[in-house]
Amino acid sequence: MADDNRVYLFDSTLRDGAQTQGVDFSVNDKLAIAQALDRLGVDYVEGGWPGANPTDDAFFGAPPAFNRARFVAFGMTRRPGRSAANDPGLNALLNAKTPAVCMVGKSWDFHVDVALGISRSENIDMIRESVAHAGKSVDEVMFDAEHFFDGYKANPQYALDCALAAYQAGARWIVLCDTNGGTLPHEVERIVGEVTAKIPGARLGIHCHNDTENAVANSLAAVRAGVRQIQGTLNGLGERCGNANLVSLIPSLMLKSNFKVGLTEQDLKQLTHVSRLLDERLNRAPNRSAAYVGESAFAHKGGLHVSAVEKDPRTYEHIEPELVGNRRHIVVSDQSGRANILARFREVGLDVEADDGKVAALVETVKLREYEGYAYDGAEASFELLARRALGSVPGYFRLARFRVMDERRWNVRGELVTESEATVTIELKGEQLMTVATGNGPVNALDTALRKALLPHYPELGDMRLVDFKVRILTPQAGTEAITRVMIESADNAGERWSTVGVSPNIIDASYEALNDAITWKLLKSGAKSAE
Ligand SMILES: CC(=O)SCCNC(=O)CCNC(=O)[C@H](O)C(C)(C)COP(=O)(O)OP(=O)(O)OC[C@H]1O[C@@H](n2cnc3c(N)ncnc32)[C@H](O)[C@@H]1OP(=O)(O)O
Ligand SMILES: CC(=O)C(=O)O
Repeated sequence: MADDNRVYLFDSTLRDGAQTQGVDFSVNDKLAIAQALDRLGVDYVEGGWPGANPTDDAFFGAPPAFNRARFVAFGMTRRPGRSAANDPGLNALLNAKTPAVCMVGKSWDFHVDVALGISRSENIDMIRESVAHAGKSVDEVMFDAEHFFDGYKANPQYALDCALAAYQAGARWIVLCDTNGGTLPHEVERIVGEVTAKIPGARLGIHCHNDTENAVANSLAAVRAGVRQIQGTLNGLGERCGNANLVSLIPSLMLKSNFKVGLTEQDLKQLTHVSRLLDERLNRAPNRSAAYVGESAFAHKGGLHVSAVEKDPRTYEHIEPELVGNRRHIVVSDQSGRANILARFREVGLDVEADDGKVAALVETVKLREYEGYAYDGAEASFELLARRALGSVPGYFRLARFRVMDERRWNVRGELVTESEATVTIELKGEQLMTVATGNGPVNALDTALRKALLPHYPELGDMRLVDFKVRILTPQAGTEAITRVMIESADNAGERWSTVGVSPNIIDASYEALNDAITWKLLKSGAKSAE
């Protein structure tokens, strides 16, 4: 017997997610994301729109092999004035030969009048005939009732007639879409409740957009009112403000409701990884404050918080971070007390007694340096080095004797503007002075290149390290061009490690050097490099 509490998860990252401004998936991206979704345990993976573009054609031409999910192709109902059998768009959809298709059709009379410019009865014929035609060759046909909530508010009977036409033509799921994303949770709950009563027997789904930041809340409200399929995307990608974020919905359903989904507890532990895999594919920095999976989702900063979390994490955590594959962070800043410092020591494997005088001294140092402009909150690697140096446990890998950076802005003989930087770095290693010179597209790039050129022969561990983010903040804007600057650098390596460092100086190049130096030192420390000194 079917389980009334089972909610089916339909991922639209590769279709609605591809409609996000700035997102452009390659076929390989689609393949990697689809496979990750299958491993995660979602029920349906919508791959895109066959016939819409060469990427989707290629993807559907060599579809991914799934172990758990059903592969879905998306398309729209036949065009007006054609038969379903002779509609090229519908043929492209069905020729993808996926086990399931999801077909969008209008359900708001205003859209039928304005966007399609056809009679309302013709729209209903288009829905009925397209669904029935698809049902002849496809195992599972779903109908996305576009603008259902706006349509229902304007003309409930017409919106219902559209949904009913799809249901009677054999659609396995009728998905109610909040296409413009303007509906609020109490409206969704009321309308879904009414539709459930008016089309008894229909299996209803929900597809919400996030234009009022309510897509997740709306999806949960719809489930409470009777829907059993949720369409959403990883990290909330999607047209305009995005779709309902499955990464938030999945743990909310699994850990905080009586509804069941297709994932096991073990699958749920992949959630943070899958969310970050998508960001990696899109070359985006992960959203630190993302619910459940963000770096800050279990980061504790305030001294009062940390002191309580150290006693029992439930004091300031709504779930255990490990349930979703995330982890706890204890942040050190000027909001810290001794508990923060001690917790960070433990996290990085430093064994220090609570009453060790170095702990109180380090709290003071951190507060003073934060006052000067350092921000250890976002630069955990620099904090770790500061702490280890206070305990005298960082090897001296090299010593900078001096550097000089020159910038040039000129017009070449062809009249083109050329900007170039050149850095000369002298370091001391094994009692010798080594000088290297490098050019770069900017002063920091030139400095970074020259420094690595000098160090790489002695420390091959630096070979896979790269700078992935560089942020400059003016701390004393009233000082104009004499202002103090703070530079934050994020680095990464091929093992997937990311670490952040900070430098502060009235000279932006000097601040950058300080952050670079910490980044390199941290990498050497973590790689277990032997000091060449
Ligand atoms: C709510 C949603 O997010 S639905 C998904 C939206 N996603 C996309 O649009 C991405 C992929 N789309 C595309 O690549 C293209 O729009 C295509 C290939 C589908 C169609 O391209 P074109 O044939 O050039 O049409 P175009 O995009 O300009 O306009 C859409 C046409 O479909 C019609 N149409 C819109 N919805 C429907 C529908 N449910 N059923 C039938 N026809 C529809 C429109 O009236 C318009 O017709 P017109 O050209 O006669 O005015
Ligand atoms: C189908 C769809 O993407 C929408 O209505 O928003």
